[in-house]
Amino acid sequence: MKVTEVVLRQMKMKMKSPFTTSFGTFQDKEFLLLEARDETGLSGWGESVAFHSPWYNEETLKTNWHMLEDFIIPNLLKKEIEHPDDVSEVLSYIRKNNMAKSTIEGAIWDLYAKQKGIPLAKALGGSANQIEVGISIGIQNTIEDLLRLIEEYVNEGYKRMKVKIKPGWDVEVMREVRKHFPNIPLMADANSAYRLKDISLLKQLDEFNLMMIEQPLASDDIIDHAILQKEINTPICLDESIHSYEDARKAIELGSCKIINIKIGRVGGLTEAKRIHDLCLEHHIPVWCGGMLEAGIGRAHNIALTTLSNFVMPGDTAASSRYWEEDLIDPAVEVENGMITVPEKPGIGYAPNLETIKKFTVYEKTYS
Ligand SMILES: O=C(O)CCC(=O)c1ccccc1C(=O)O
Ligand SMILES: [Mg+2]
Repeated sequence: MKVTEVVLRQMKMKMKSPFTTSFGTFQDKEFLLLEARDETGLSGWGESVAFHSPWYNEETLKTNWHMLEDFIIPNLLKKEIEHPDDVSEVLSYIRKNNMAKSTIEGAIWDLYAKQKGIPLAKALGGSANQIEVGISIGIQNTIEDLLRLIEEYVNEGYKRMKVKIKPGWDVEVMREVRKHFPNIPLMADANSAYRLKDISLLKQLDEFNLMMIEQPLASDDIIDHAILQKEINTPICLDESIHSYEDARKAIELGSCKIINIKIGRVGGLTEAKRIHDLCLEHHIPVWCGGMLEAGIGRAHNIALTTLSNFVMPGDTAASSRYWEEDLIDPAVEVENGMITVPEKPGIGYAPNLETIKKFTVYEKTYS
């Protein structure tokens, strides 16, 4: 296969409500979309999950644009590619910049599946027809606000509640949540807000029977997490620390975590995500698919990945309507009783809505 033309679009979409983590608040979502066209007129689509600011990792939508325009697109344009698995090999001389690489890799996977006439999920080797999803709830102004939201999402059927925590919004908050919802599948995500010196505070979370605590310590750490895991009963799930198969292998070997959150962009694409999935399966480490407040294209990729067999815990891929008044795909991603039905159409299985995409495009450029 060959990509003959690429369109890069810078998007800006207003979120229905702000989303706050330990590192900052999202009001608008600014991100890149990449459309990879072949000579027959088919298009594959990818979404960059890099944010406007480098607060989750070091990438931003502008570093992604730079890497794509100056290195990645020139490397892949008009190049004969046997299989999407080869894309990461072609790009392997570029260090890091995983989200930039993943943007085009995802588009090429979608294009490949469309050329074959099969769903992306099938192309990846997935078999689930439906996937279970949970929801991630940002830091709120008051505990009452949080309890109200949880109630709402429990009633909507989401299979797992993830509560963002940070110093000053942690043990008391989780205690109240547990008190009001004694039986819900519940977890906390710290986005690297703590250090080993906070071990006694983190131990207190053991009381609340959490499914896991996500990324409590530094975003580049697997050593201190291994120390912490020996001291607490709550399973640690790594997010920010895992950028590759090698990172996952080392974290598993060290005992830094018992669960891994796989985000396609963070690990450089679907091929690497699949490799990490397979490694975790071998080592009896359950995985789930993380979210980056994606619009429809990114959400569709997450759904396809989640059909692989070791995605045994509900992920963060909530309904489009939880984030957007209007999403970029037809139909929008819908969740019923905490389940998403995996589309059966070729590729990502949701049609990019070119009119809506145009409406939210700030700037675009074509490479051919
Ligand atoms: O709803 C989603 O897409 C997941 C939200 C979420 O938890 C998150 C949002 C932005 C940055 C990092 C994270 C995270 O998983 O750590
Ligand atoms: Mg996280």
